[in-house]
Amino acid sequence: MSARRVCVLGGGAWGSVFALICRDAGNDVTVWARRAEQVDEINAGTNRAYVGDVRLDGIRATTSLEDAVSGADLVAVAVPSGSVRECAAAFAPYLRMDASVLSLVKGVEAGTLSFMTDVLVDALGCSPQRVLAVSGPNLSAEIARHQPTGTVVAGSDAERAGYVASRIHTAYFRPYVGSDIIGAEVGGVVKNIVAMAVGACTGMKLGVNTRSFIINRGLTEMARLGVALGARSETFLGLAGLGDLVATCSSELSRNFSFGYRLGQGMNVSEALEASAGTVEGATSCPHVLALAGRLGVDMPIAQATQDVLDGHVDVETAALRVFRSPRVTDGVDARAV
Ligand SMILES: NC(=O)c1ccc[n+]([C@@H]2O[C@H](COP(=O)([O-])OP(=O)(O)OC[C@H]3O[C@@H](n4cnc5c(N)ncnc54)[C@H](O)[C@@H]3O)[C@@H](O)[C@H]2O)c1
Ligand SMILES: O=P(O)(O)OC[C@H](O)CO
Repeated sequence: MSARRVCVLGGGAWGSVFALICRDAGNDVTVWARRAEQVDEINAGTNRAYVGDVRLDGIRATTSLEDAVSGADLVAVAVPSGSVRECAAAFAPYLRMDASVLSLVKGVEAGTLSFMTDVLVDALGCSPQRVLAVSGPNLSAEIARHQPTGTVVAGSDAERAGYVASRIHTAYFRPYVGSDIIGAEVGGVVKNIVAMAVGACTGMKLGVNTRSFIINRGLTEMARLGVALGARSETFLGLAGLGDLVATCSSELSRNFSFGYRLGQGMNVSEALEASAGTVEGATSCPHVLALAGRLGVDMPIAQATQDVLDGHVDVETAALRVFRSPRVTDGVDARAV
């Protein structure tokens, strides 16, 4: 058995491209996916629905969780957030005692309002030190073409996080080790919501000033929530905060930005979701983020305006006006960049 065996759970866009990174970093990689046709296609070297003509040679795929997970010392979870608990419960029996589990997922669980590393720890019944978050400006379509970027590998065990980073480092993918797991996760979740708002402004043909405003005030909302949850404010200036926020708010490759853009162009929520290729995590997580913010007394006017649109309560123009007309906070908090 290879000493460098990685299992990636989920054969979508990020699972496939993360598998490519791991292969290029010298690992023996197995992707687990549910559908036999998709597994057959990956074993033949492509996954056209998710990565177009990018070749996946050398990556093995299987529908068997036991086959995929049991020999791996790194297990990367890349299914949508709503499926993480179910997926973890299914692979738990096959997880090696020494394996590290990586959350590639940017979401909050409905009901528990837990971030994904906590969901994994809970569902796997394992030590929190074994579960790490990987998050950064990681638009999969760019990485698939070896356009360079970086990411944060955040874990409470620095030695383990450093080892994981060394296992996924390639010439085009540079990992940085961090210890602020909740900060990395809040960054990855809130940037999706801000990207929907920026996409909507772009779809409405609002200019760069407006988009910069939403990005900057969105960063403030991200940092406020993160700090209230125990994150360090400086995390939000790093790759998992500002880095990912800028990438996601700037690119039509982002599903969250594109979804918002369609809303800005006049589609309703169902039409915009229908037109989206792949998972739109921001739409799923926005109500959960607002529930957390409400519990903690954190003000998130951009997230609230976005949710008002998602709920069909207001149109995008009205929502945008609400952000600009919302009462100013005068206790000094708003004066800080983060
Ligand atoms: N695509 C990216 O650029 C990117 C980058 C970083 C992080 N992410 C995050 O990665 C996560 C996955 O996103 P994605 O882009 O791969 O989504 P995707 O929509 O491209 O693929 C998701 C895959 O998961 C499968 N799936 C859904 N439910 C499942 C279940 N219960 N069991 C097994 N498989 C299931 C789907 O069939 C699909 O193949 C999201 O949280 C996203 O925010 C994505
Ligand atoms: O396509 P999105 O909007 O899910 O964004 C993908 C990644 O999270 C960008 O880092």
